[in-house]
Amino acid sequence: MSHKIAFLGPKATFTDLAVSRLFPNELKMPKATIPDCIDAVQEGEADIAVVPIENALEGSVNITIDYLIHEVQLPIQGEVITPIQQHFMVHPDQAVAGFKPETIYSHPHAIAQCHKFLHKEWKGIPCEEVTSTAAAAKMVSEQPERKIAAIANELAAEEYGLTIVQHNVHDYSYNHTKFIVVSKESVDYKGHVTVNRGWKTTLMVMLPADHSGALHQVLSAFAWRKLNLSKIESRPMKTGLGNYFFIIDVEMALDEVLIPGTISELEALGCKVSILGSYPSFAVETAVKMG
Ligand SMILES: O=C(O)C(=O)Cc1ccccc1
Repeated sequence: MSHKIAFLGPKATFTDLAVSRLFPNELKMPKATIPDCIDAVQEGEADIAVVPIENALEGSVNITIDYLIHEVQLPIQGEVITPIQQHFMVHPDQAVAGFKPETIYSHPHAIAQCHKFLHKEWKGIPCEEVTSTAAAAKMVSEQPERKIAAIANELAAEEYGLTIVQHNVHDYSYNHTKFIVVSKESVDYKGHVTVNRGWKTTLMVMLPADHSGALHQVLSAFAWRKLNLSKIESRPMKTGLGNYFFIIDVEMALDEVLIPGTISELEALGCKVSILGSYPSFAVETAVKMG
C-alpha cells in the first residue's frame, strides 16, 4: 500500500523534486503552505510530510522550525539535501525583445537566493513573495496578458508552459536546500534514488535563565564525548526579548550511552532538552529532473 506524502506544492516545486527522489513510488499530496503539510500529518490525512528547512544561501526556513516547536510536535524521520537551480521565466506571449516585468514573483527564499541578479538586472522592479516557486510559475502562466515573471525551476517552466529567459540566476553556484521528512511512524525509504549520508540526531535545548557560561557548558557536554555537531542555531522562544532555544544537530544516531548521557548532563545544568528526531540523511547529487 502506498503512503500519502504531503509536500509544499503545487506540482513542480523544489520540494516536489525532493519527494520524487526520496519516495518515487508513493502518492503525492500537494499542499499550499508548510503548516498545511505538517497539519496534514498531524490530522492523519497524510502519512508523511516533506518540507524545506534550510538553504545554503539563505539559512533556515523559520516557519518550519517554529511550527514544529510551537504548534505541532511531530518527529523528524529523515532529511534530504538537493541542489537548487533557479531560472527566470515568463509567459511565452511575453518572451519578446525589450520585455520588462512589472512584478517578479517567487518564494521568499528563492528571491533571497537571487538578490544579486535582481539588483543587477531588475533594479527597482518589485518582487512579490508567494507560497512557493511553482505557485509563482503557475500564477504567471494564468495571466498571459500581464508583464510578470517568476523565479522557479526547470520542471515548473515545463509544467506550466513558461519560457525560461535566463538560466541559473541564483547568486552562488553552491545552492543546496535541506528538506525534512516528518511522520508519526518511522519511515521506510525503500526505492529512494539518493545517496545515504549516515544518521543524525536533532535536539532542542532551552538554557536556564541567567546562568553565566550556560552555553559553554552545554557545548562542553558534547565536546568531551567527541560528539560531532553539524549545526547549532538559536530561535526565539516567543516569550520575551532575549529568550531563545537552541536546535543542535549531532552527527550520529541516537544511541544508548553518549546522547542520553549528554542529555542527563544538560538537564543537571538546568536545561530542558527534547529529541526532535534521530534519522537517516540523504543527498541528491545532481540537479534533478522528474521521471
Ligand atoms: O518554493 C519551492 O519550490 C520550494 O520547494 C521551497 C524552496 C524555495 C527555494 C529554494 C528551495 C526550496
